Amino acid sequence: MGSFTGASTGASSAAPTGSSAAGASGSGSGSPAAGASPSASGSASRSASGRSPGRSAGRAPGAPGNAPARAPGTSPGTAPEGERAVTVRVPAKVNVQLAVGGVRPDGFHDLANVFLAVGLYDHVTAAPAGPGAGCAVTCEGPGSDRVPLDRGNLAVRAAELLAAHHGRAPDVRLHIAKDIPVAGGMAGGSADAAGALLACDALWGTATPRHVLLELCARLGSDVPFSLVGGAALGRGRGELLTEVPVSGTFHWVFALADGGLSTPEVYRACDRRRGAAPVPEPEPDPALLAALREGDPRALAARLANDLQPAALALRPSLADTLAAGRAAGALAGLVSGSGPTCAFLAADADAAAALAASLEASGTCRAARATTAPASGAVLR
Ligand SMILES: C[C@](O)(CO)[C@H](O)COP(=O)(O)OP(=O)(O)OC[C@H]1O[C@@H](n2ccc(N)nc2=O)[C@H](O)[C@@H]1O
Ligand SMILES: Nc1ncnc2c1ncn2[C@@H]1O[C@H](COP(=O)(O)OP(=O)(O)OP(=O)(O)O)[C@@H](O)[C@H]1O
Repeated sequence: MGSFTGASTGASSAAPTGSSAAGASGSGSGSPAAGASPSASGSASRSASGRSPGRSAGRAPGAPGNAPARAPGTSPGTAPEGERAVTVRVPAKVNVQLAVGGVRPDGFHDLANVFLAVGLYDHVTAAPAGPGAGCAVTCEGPGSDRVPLDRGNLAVRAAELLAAHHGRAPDVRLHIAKDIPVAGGMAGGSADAAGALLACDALWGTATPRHVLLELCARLGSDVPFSLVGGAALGRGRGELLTEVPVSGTFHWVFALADGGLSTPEVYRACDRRRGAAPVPEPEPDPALLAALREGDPRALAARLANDLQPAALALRPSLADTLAAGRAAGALAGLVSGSGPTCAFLAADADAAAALAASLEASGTCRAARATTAPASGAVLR
């Protein structure tokens, strides 16, 4: 297993329980510029003309900052000559093993978190904005009405954090084309944060070294480093300390998308409540699961899929039991709740089996939609 550098626990400023996880403090650009709209935004997109509630309970929006100072003689939103918009594609994830330890003093949980990037993608575009414009964001796609358009948006925090790191203004118009389900347990917000970091770094020409990008990712959230690197990786610590995991071949997955989302901190809290005072073993990666990935064996992987958050997610959303039962009845090798849910993930033997399984799940009425795709997928890439 190769190591990724940079993402260290010590670098973290993410907040465990309700306080701001923003690592962007000091950039002084809390107010998105009203009306800015990147060329990539479609007619259905929302723009940052108003404030909306921030990320779920565990990630309250950062305190609104002052509007950035405007250079004399410039108006916000006027793009400098010569800069071109940059688009980054970034994948969703499924946790094939999510072993959750006890609560740490900082409120997070130590994990043995085996991530697999899957072929559902968001696209994050960073377009130039004039001096003093600050960071504005627009969003289109399924569930985009539930995506905050202020500093509660992880992509905005990422742009501000990168700008602060380089001592420059965070002038940029971000646009998010969402396909990753919102609050679905597939790291959609984390993907957008990683995508925004990479896109702004290219737009601004800041040439940030990879290990520094990974440190910034870890400050934004536990899943964000993995969204940058993609592929397959073991996450230790709170999930941000990554080691590459070798994978052979292609795994075929079907994702059953649910109506609405589940709050990640609520699911962790429900997990703790269910455990009560019982001792919690140290989370350890499962050697048989790692071998199944290495050997590209879907049946062996199916036998080892495990998610310690699943009982809590099922308790919070009992209807997911019907979704899991429908997938298994329709021939899935195995199914589990993806991360904190409510998306359910099913492993299929091959592409044909995945297509048939997706059709059966849609017909079952136990999910909003079903999507067949493959893994591992690449991490964040410039388009
Ligand atoms: C469930 C997973 O998606 C599995 O990959 C992750 O563990 C969650 O990662 P994430 O959404 O990036 O989480 P963060 O933004 O870092 O934290 C959100 C909240 O989730 C809880 N949290 C998260 C990660 C972790 N190891 N322990 C936790 O208890 C905390 O309540 C925290 O306040
Ligand atoms: N760019 C973003 N896209 C989606 N949600 C965002 C974004 N930025 C902030 N949020 C907020 O974060 C909450 C969680 O959304 P997200 O899609 O990241 O959940 P998730 O996939 O379950 O996260 P994870 O799997 O990493 O725990 C949303 O309800 C929303 O309020």
